[in-house]
Amino acid sequence: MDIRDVPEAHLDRALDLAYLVFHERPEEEKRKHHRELLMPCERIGAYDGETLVGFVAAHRFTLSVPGGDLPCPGLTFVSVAPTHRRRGVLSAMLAELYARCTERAVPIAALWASEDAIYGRFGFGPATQGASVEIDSRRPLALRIDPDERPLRLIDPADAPATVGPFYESTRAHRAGRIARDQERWSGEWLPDEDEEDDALSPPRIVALGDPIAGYAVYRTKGENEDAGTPALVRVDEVEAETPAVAAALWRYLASIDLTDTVRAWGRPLDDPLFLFAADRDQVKVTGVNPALWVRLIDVGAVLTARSWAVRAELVLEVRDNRIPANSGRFRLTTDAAAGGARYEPTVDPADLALDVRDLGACCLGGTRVVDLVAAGLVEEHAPGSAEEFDHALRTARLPHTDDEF
Ligand SMILES: CC(=O)SCCNC(=O)CCNC(=O)[C@H](O)C(C)(C)COP(=O)(O)OP(=O)(O)OC[C@H]1O[C@@H](n2cnc3c(N)ncnc32)[C@H](O)[C@@H]1OP(=O)(O)O
Repeated sequence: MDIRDVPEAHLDRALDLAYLVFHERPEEEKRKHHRELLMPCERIGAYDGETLVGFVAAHRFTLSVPGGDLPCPGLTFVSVAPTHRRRGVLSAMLAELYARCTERAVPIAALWASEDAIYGRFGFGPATQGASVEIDSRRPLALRIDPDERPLRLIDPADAPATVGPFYESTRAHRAGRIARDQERWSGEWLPDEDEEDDALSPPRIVALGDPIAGYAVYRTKGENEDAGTPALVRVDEVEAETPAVAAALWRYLASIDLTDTVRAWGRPLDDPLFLFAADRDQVKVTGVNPALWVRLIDVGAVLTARSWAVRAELVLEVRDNRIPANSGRFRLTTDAAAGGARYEPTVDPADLALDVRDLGACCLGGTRVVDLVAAGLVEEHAPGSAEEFDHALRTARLPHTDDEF
């Protein structure tokens, strides 16, 4: 098997392979869109002779981490031909990707997993989570706080990058796990006219409050389908607000759209203020919690020294990484909340905590508690209290969160 770049001339082969493994038969328009999407991506292929049998694409993203941003390949279109599965093709392509990242000092990678079982073994851990929410909107949304009463206005999706774009970017400073969106990402991926999964949904709508913008929501609607037994729906893709009152005004609006009776949001942060200011939790229900962004620390030290920390801590971590040996070993992590950085140096001192790199990936943005991993038997705590000490340092005011599925 030859692992090498997939040139532009082979893009159609890569798409054919992806459609084969994802059981899709897209129309020409969608294929054209996918081709354009893959063009600027890094593309790694596995060739058996001249036949493309494996493919991985990586967006060139910028990911928010506590206190800053990191360059981050966003893996997508991961495909191995059914004739070549379970022979190490994906393993070889990811090894190539890790080697390239190491060479370019890119310390972190991320993806959304099609199946939970695939990526842990490659060192990925779920670093952000999303809650699915359903609101019964046949009656007014019951709230414990007063909504902001300033007028709401609809925004043309074509204007979103210029209008709500800067507001979204500002949220990345207090929500780790968010991807910077350029014009192309807004229009091509976040607000396409037709929804990728449900063509019965309306085009995207954007409602905003305040000038300058103090919050906005992105949603789509669809009428009741009596045959299928599906309700008249408002499907919410994003709600961002600078105050609880603005958030309350946006949710009240979403739950009051005529000719709809259910609001569904699919990837809300687990600390969404809605869950607390909703007065009736029989009306606002969390229907599921799922892993969202999976993170892979390619250079553990580079990520831990790049992020900011809540408090000072000093811990010896024993890290296991069977794919990237440079990450393995015992390291002293000294975080410095005041100066905003950390030191991460090899040591021979005994470990306070021993953990797999996948679990460090799950914790690194502050979205998974180390004490919970200890309680689950996944992290060994050799020095009592060290998991709690690590959690205090990792903590962020708001939980990490990712809306952008890719
Ligand atoms: C970010 C995204 O794009 S997510 C989309 C992922 N792609 C898909 O789901 C499409 C359909 N599936 C496929 O194309 C392939 O089966 C892939 C890409 C998931 C796996 O590719 P393969 O080349 O078979 O993986 P590879 O042989 O390197 O497997 C390495 C290990 O992972 C395990 N593994 C691979 N896929 C799975 C899976 N779906 N479930 C559980 N274990 C898996 C293998 O058993 C193997 O285990 P081992 O190391 O203990 O022997």
